[in-house]
Formats: sequence, structure tokens, C-alpha cells
Amino acid sequence: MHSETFHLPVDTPHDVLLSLIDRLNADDRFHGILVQLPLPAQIDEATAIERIAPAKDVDGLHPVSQGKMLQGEPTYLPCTPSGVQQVLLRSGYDPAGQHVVIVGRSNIVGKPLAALLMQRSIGGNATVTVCHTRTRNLSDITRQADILVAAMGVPGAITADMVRDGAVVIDVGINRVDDRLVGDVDFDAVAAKSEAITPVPGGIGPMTIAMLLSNTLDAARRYSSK
Ligand SMILES: Nc1nc(=O)c2c([nH]1)NC[C@@H]1CN(c3ccc(C(=O)N[C@@H](CCC(=O)O)C(=O)O)cc3)C=[N+]21
Repeated sequence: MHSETFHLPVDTPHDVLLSLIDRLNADDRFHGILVQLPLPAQIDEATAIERIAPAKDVDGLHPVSQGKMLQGEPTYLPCTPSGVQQVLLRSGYDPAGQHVVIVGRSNIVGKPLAALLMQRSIGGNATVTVCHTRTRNLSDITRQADILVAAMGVPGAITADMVRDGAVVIDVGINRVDDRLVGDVDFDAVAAKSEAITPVPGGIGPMTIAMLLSNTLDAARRYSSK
């Protein structure tokens, strides 16, 4: 697989980034493009993502991809949400009929994950609750979760008292604290009472990368068969 990383200076003008995306859209050597987020203030994130050709949107964040996913149409799925779905399915925790509580409502994790897990499809059919900074009595809700997904980006925010005995806990947080990588879950205390839990590092991060590669392989196959 051929891959190139374009490291642009933090003060890159908006139009320079858009021209690079245009160039990569038109270059047959690339079947997939990912614009690493977050972007600096002079760049409008939504405009940059919309500039990616939907056929090359292996990150699954283009509004066309997100719209199709919401409607249950085939498309590139966003990598972290589909990584969460796959780790559940492949570990024997089908979300169907389960109460999944997602804490966090970002465009990259919380919102698309809710849409994915509620679909009428394999890996879907969950009852989904989304919590966020304006949620009242958060721990009353998280304690009702069969599957609890921590995606708020606050180190150690999910403590043991917020988790039902025997729950399955998915930690999506990637926080750097004193040069160490930690998740959004207070791992040791929560691990002691949960049925299963994903660690950080070594959990959803590598699943995200695997889904990106899988989407890119699909993109290359689709390109060569057209
Ligand atoms: N457009 C876009 N799409 C993304 O998917 C995206 C993004 N922007 N911006 C940043 C976040 C973060 N993210 C990670 C993916 C894998 C690991 C990962 O695999 N981490 C390893 C540890 C790596 C280490 O030790 O440094 C692990 O969790 O085991 C981490 C972080 C994707 N993101």
C-alpha cells in the first residue's frame, strides 16, 4: 500500500489546504484521503472535509457519507464508530436489544456511533441513549447501560460508581496526561466490576486504524472495478 503524510505548517492558509485536497482528489495514486482533526483556527473544518471527494472519504466524515449512514445506505463508515461496533460483535457482545449509553456527542464519535448502533442492521438494533455536558443526573443514566461508551475526552471521568455490575465498557478516550496515554475510564476500578472493558492504549485506537485500512481497501477495490 502506498501512503503519504503531508505535514503542513500550523499557519497554512485555508485555500492552500483546499488546493492540496483538490490535487489529491484528482490523483489516481490515492484511493483514500484523511484530513487529521482538529484543524487550526484559520481553517474551517466543515469546508475542508466537504472538499474531499466522497469516493475517497475513507474517514467517513464527509456529509454525504454521514447522510448515507444515517439513512442506512451503504457508504464508508466513520472509523472509530465502526471500530467500536466491530469490537463488540467480534467479542460476542452483539448490541442488538442492548441499552447502549454513549457519553459524548462529537461529530467524529458520539453522534455517528449513535446512528450506527441504532440502525436496523447487523451490529445495530441497540437502544441508544446519548449523554453530554448538559445531561442531568449523568450517573443515573450510565448505570442503566448494558454497554457504556465513554467518548467525552476527559481523563478518568467514568468512575466505578457510574457503572452497573456486569456492564460492557468501551473506552474511546485518548488523553495524554504527563506523557502517558489514558482513556476516559478509571480503568482499574471499573475493570473490577465490568464483564468486559477495552483498555487505552491497545483498545479502540488500533480498531480505528484497522477500520481506516479496511475502508481504504474497499476504496481501492471500488476504483479498480469501475
Ligand atoms: N479525521 C480524523 N479521523 C480520526 O480518526 C482521528 C482524527 N482525525 N484526529 C485524531 C483522532 C485520534 N485518533 C486515534 C486513532 C488511533 C489511535 C491509536 O491507535 N492509539 C494507540 C496508541 C498510540 C500511542 O501510544 O501513541 C492505542 O490506543 O493503543 C490514537 C488516536 C484518530 N483520530
